[in-house]
Amino acid sequence: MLEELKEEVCQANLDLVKEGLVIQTFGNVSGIDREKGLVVIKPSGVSYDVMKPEHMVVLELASGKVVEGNLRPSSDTPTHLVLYRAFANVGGIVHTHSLYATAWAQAKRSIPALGTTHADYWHGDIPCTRLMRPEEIAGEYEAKTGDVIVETFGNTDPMHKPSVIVASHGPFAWGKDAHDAVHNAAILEYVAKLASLSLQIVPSTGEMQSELLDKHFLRKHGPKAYYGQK
Ligand SMILES: O=C(CO)[C@@H](O)[C@H](O)COP(=O)(O)O
Repeated sequence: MLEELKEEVCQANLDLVKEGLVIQTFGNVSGIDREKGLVVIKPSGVSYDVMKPEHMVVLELASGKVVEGNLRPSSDTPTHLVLYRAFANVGGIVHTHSLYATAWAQAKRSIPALGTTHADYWHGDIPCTRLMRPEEIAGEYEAKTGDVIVETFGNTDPMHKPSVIVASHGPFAWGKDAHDAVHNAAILEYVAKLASLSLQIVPSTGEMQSELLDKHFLRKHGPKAYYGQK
């Protein structure tokens, strides 16, 4: 079942190592077949050295029930499911503990838009969630993590800001498919590092001009008509 998606999701997980976004068994990538209503995700705790497409776990989006795979799905699966249910255009999701993005998570700060590298991907800051309440942590923690991310986005189009910083935890990123989500997770790490360095050089560095932010984001992601405008 879903052999092509399993290969794609497995490769995307292996790409996390290649991109230097994970160590040990940290992190996870999933992909979705919207027509079939099925999600493919990496198994929990399996070393990337031995990970193969046949190890991927297939679940129903609606119920979260495992429909194929002998291994336990990633511990962050309920977070991925909540995001797929809320963000209809998302086709792939990544969670990492990449160094700089996780440092921003531990600092509990959104990453401000400081330059065009950032603006080519995010239309504004990369938001940090609120802290989770004790009862959310004690209850269905992973699903509640998804709820807090959805709450943070409100009416913001998740494709205009393809990642989030979960306070005291780490980043989640997404894209049109699993490969695109890993790409966005890698750019997020680069942008998180750039912001850290800029603020180290000048701690009072302010956000970039809104005109420059719009120009860089919209020329790549805006309506085609934008290209004709002055
Ligand atoms: O968020 C975390 C740890 O805080 C995860 O990234 C795990 O480290 C990966 O768990 P599995 O996907 O292997 O269950």
